[in-house]
Amino acid sequence: MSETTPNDFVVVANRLPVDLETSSDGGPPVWRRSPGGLVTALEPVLRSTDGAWVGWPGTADVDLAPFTEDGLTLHPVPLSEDEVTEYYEGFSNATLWPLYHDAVVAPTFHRRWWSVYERVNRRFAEATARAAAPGATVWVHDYQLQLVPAMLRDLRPDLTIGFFLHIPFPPPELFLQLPWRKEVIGGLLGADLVGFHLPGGAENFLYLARRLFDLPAQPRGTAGGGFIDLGDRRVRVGAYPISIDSGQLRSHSEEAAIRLRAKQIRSELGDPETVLLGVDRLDYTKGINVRLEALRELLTDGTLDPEKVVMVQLATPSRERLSAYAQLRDDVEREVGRINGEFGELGRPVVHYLHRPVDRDELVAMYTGADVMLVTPLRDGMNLVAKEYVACHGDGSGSLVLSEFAGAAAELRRARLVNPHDLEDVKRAVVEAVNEDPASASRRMKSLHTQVMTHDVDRWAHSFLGDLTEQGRA
Ligand SMILES: O=P(O)(O)OC[C@H]1O[C@H](O[C@H]2O[C@H](CO)[C@@H](O)[C@H](O)[C@H]2O)[C@H](O)[C@@H](O)[C@@H]1O
Ligand SMILES: Nc1ccn([C@@H]2O[C@H](COP(=O)(O)OP(=O)(O)O)[C@@H](O)[C@H]2O)c(=O)n1
Repeated sequence: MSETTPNDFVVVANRLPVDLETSSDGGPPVWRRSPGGLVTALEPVLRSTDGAWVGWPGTADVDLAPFTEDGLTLHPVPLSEDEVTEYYEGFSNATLWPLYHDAVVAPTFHRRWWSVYERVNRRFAEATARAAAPGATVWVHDYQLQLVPAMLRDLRPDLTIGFFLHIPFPPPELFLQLPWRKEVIGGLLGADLVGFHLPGGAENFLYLARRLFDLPAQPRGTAGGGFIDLGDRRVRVGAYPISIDSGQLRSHSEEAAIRLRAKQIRSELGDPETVLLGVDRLDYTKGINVRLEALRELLTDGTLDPEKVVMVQLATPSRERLSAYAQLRDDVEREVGRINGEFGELGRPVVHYLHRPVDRDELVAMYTGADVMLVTPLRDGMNLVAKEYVACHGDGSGSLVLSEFAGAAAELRRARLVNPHDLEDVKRAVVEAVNEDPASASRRMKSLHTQVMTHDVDRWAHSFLGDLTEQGRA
């Protein structure tokens, strides 16, 4: 660890790339990799740019000075226990998260949560203002920090500020439910560039900004993008689909130790003919029960044979104190128990379910060894898991069943696309994936692999930061 100096490039996100975990047995706290795709995608970008990262260390009431660890400069922003409840679990994950994901669970609106969200956003803006060198570029991330761009511009007009939203930006009729809709759009308009995964998100934002701030319509740009003229400045808006470090993951999946472990895993599962895999944070947007129900019905009607098919479902614990997440856990675990109770044998369950984080090597071995990857979210900003699976199948093996409502479906057109609200459609896709002729499956996977290899996270970051630099100079 060492003292830090202001940086020319600063990433700001709710979480640092590592969480400080306190142990229940009184041992010393340890840093662990934070959950979720935002960290997966941004960590390699920050390493290659030598920047600083401003974020919460994942535990309440931890106040640490900025420090450098494992080559990354980290600026921890403290949150009290009440702020974790009202800003993180409350406004971020019980108001914005469900509202922005098609309200698949009803969003809750509380004035108190909003005021804490404002207060915490101001704290992030102030920490960023301290971390950024004169004229620096700052990249703010995600729905937890939508007020930071405008707050930061007030504090530091010398900075170039980009904002990227990792989750869907909802259609106007949903967004307009938000009592603080004008404040949120005003916060985002503090950025020089506002980015979304998909053109649809950019279009929704352009429409809402013009409507709520009574701005004149302007000609559309390409791919849903465009500009908003504020008189003294211009905000650029665009679509930038995020990705993964594809080359690194492909090489990782080709290591002899990973290949060996993939074979061992299949053998530990009883060498079934087909291994189905699901990998998610345990979140109600991910459609985990959709795929479990599809599997149960296919076993019930005899289409799939429980002696030949095994499913592995990895579920990283997430936002566990929120009731919708606790309910989801009960529902998923009941469904897993029901399938195993009806179709498993002693020592041979049909569904192997792990509710815990899994080591990266083990995860890559599972991706590599699985025959069919099931990605069935009801709504998802991108879904990096789908891209990770494809990156591990450069040899053309494997098959991807992918929800049309994941951002990744816009690029992975040759996956078996399904409507997760239509169980028959999901069942049909699973059966086709299990029975597909190997030559045709291989052509499909190789084309998906080429897409993921040529559109990696480096390309995403360069595309966004290139446009941001251009915009900052304009
Ligand atoms: O920080 P948590 O509350 O534990 O949640 C983890 C992250 O979940 C979300 O990830 C999103 O970003 C991915 C990368 O762009 C994208 O592929 C995925 O579709 C999104 O759901 C959230 O947006 C992050 O802020 C969280 O850190
Ligand atoms: N058990 C698990 C599940 C997911 N993950 C990782 O968590 C990330 C999930 O990203 P994502 O974009 O699919 O979804 P979110 O969780 O960000 O919504 C991927 O990089 C996965 O490899 C993991 O490391 N272990």
